[in-house]
Amino acid sequence: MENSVLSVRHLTKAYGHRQVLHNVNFDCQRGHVVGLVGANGAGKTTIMKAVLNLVKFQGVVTINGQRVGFNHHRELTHVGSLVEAPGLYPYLTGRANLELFADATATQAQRIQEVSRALEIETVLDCDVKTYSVGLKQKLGIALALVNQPSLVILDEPMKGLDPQATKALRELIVKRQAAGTTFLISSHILDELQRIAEDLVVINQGRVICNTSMREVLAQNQHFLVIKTLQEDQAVSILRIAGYRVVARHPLRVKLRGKDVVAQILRTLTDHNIMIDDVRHEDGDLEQFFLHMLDQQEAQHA
Ligand SMILES: Nc1ncnc2c1ncn2[C@@H]1O[C@H](COP(=O)(O)OP(=O)(O)OP(=O)(O)O)[C@@H](O)[C@H]1O
Repeated sequence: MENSVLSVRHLTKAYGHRQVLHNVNFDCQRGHVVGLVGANGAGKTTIMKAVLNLVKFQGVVTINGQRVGFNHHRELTHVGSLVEAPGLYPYLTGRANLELFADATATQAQRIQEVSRALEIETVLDCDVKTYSVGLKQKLGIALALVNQPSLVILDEPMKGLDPQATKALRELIVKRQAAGTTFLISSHILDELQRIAEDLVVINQGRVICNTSMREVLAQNQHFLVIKTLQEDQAVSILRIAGYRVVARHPLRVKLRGKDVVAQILRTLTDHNIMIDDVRHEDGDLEQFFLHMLDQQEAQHA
């Protein structure tokens, strides 16, 4: 694709005799945040490692139109990444780790200050990394990925180990960099967080891309539910089912709202049968629901 910063074509990878990636194809458009989601062991980290040339693979990976491979890594100098545990020097300070990694240009000190301020690690920057907590090491790892202001950033589970304040700080930094044109490929199991920042979505299942879409599309497709709280759940379920409504769960009672369903009529159906309603709320589908639905569909197809 024309505006593609990262393009992955026919990516295949085997560990020994076990094939873990099967013909993976996707693109990351310039200035987009792309979410890579999949169950444990689906192949997300392996995809990232292949893009970064940390493992051998078959297929074609191009960054900014240039092929990346065993003998072609020039384009990787424009990529920042944090995949698995950050590689840090424990007996050096956070600042020294950043200085080792940051390009030695006139803006080095300014870039270090900007990224450490944004990730709120300024106050510990002159302490040895061996004294850092897990979350602090993670923040420093993210700072290393961002300090050279690369055009493509690859982050594997960046929110892992971060507290809510740090998660918010990271979100704000990603959004700011993205607005300035940086492209991100981010894997995460924290789907509500990914939903907030990602524009595009690649869903991986057992080493295959099962869905490549936009977040807008995901949320538009999502379903709407009415959640009803009552002490007479069993009775209410029967009444609603007899009346033709789609009850999808019992505890709490959830009714799927189809286009023709009117909330007032659902409630009247229950009150007409002397069901006491304690509470009612709307629930919209989200990325998590979409993801679980995709996996269910896959299981059903292979059953
Ligand atoms: N070095 C390795 N040797 C053998 N098998 C491996 C190796 N690394 C990963 N695998 C296998 O490859 C498959 C994909 O693993 P990968 O780490 O890419 O998944 P993931 O989607 O990142 O999972 P998670 O969400 O748990 O991090 C898994 O079945 C895993 O066991």
